[in-house]
Amino acid sequence: MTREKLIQEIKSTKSFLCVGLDTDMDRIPKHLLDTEDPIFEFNKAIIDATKDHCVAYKPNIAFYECLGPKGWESLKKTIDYIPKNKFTIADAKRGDIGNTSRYYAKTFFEYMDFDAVTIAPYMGEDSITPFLEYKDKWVIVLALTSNKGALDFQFMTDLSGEKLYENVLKKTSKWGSAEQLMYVVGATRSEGIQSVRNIVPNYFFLVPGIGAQGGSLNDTAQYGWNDDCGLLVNSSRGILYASEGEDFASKAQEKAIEVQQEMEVILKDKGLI
Ligand SMILES: O=C(O)c1cc(=O)[nH]c(=O)n1[C@@H]1O[C@H](COP(=O)(O)O)[C@@H](O)[C@H]1O
Repeated sequence: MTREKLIQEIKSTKSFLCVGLDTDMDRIPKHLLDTEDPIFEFNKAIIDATKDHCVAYKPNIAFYECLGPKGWESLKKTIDYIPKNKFTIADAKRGDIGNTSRYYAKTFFEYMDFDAVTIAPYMGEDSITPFLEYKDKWVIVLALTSNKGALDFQFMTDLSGEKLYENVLKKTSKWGSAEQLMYVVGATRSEGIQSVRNIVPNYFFLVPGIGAQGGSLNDTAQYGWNDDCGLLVNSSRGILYASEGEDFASKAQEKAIEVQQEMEVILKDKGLI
């Protein structure tokens, strides 16, 4: 999907919500466990319930890989089921020597046909460029993450006082344009979102951390906004497990609508719609 189409979709859905499909066998409702493919049945119901209120879906690959071949099958069925006007992100956090990255790219962009894949930048340029060779696809680089461990490396400073995540932003933005590259910035780091926005004004951010991790949507919008919205805000557990009973899909829908309505207010305030 092009950047232009993504922005159009944000305007028409009045939402910049990404629903995270972190589909956990231990948390999906019991009545689905007797079906042929419980993970897919769950995802299908969630997608049907949320598709009018979000612009993107982000399956986290860990929840599928751990189930072996059956998990991959559920993932493939899920990606094929998501409507084509939705932006799809394989949250795989890959990145390896160039020769290997080529095959990661092939997996997520050819076999699975995702629009984007999340990448850990630690191994440098050749770990990212094989993904960028797919001109209609996106790379989402981890910049400033939402977790506690973000403090271990990302804030380290070099001799000039520059933080590691700032360095990552400056370097990687030379490798890919804002038409093909985005950054992960955690909603739990509102003070950092502004500094990321200052370094890469035009790029989209994938912002996880609202809902279960306690990040603020309003702070995210305040610090991360750009002229095109520039934000995809993810919520996984906060939507998926709003109820663990038979009403899980309608409760997930209520949660998605709640977030979408807050986003609509922001989009109107900022004058995008
Ligand atoms: O790359 C990510 O999506 C990601 C980066 C980050 O900094 N923090 C983070 O939580 N995530 C992912 O975003 C999702 C957050 O899920 P919830 O906390 O349940 O909304 C999970 O799939 C995480 O792996």
